[in-house]
Amino acid sequence: MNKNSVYEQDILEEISCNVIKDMNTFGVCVVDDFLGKEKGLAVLKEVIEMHKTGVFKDGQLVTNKLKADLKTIRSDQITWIDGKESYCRNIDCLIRRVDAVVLTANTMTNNGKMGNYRINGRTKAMVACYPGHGSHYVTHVDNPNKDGRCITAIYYLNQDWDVRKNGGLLRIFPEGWTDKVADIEPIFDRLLFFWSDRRNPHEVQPAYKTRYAITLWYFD
Ligand SMILES: O=C(O)CNC(=O)c1n[nH]c2ccccc2c1=O
Ligand SMILES: [Fe+2]
Repeated sequence: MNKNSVYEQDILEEISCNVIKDMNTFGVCVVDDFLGKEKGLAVLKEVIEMHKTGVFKDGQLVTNKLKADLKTIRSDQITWIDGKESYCRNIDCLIRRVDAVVLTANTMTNNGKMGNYRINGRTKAMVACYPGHGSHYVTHVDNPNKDGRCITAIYYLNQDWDVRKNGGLLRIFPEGWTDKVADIEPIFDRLLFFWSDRRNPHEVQPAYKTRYAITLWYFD
C-alpha cells in the first residue's frame, strides 16, 4: 500500500468514526471539505455542464396558494446518473468516496451495523437543481413507508452561498426534538447524512439562486 493510500485510509476511518457518532447521537451528520476544493470544483463543473445540456427534468410543481395570482413555482429539477456516464468521471469519484465512508462506517461499528442497519446497496445518484426564483421543497420525509432507504447522503456544490440572501436552507425537524431544528446551509463541498425515515422530516426553504446538490440513498 503506498503512503498516500494509508493516509487516505486514516482520513476515511476518521470521517467514518464521526459519521457513526453523530448518526447514532443526532441522526444527522455534516462533513465539511469532503473532497477538497479542486475535486469539488471538478464535480461542480460536470453538474453545470449537465444543466447547460438540458438533462434536468422538471420536478414537482409547487403552486403558491398564498398569492392571488396562484403563481406556480417550479421546484426541483433532477436527473439520475450511475456515474459511469462519460461526462461524470468526477461525480463517479464523489459517489465512490461516499460509498467508502458508508461502508467503512458500516463495518467499523462493533456488530458491523450502523444504527442497526446493515447497508447493502444504494440508489443511483440524483443530481438536483433548484433554479432559484423561490423554488423550494415542502416539508417531507424521504422514506415515510419503509421502502428500504435508510440513509440519505447529500453533497452540496454551492460556492459563496449566503442563506440570508440566497435562501435555500435545509431545515430538519428531528423527531422528538420539539423545540429544536437542524439548519443546514447548502455550502460547497459539504456532505450531509441523515436517517431517511420519519425521524427526519425536512424542508428546502425557497432558494433565490441556482442551488445544486447530489443525493444518494442507501438501502439496508
Ligand atoms: O437539497 C436539500 O438540501 C434537501 N433535498 C431534499 O430533501 C429532497 N428530498 N427529496 C427529493 C425528491 C425528489 C427530488 C428532489 C428531492 C430533494 O431535493
Ligand atoms: Fe428530502
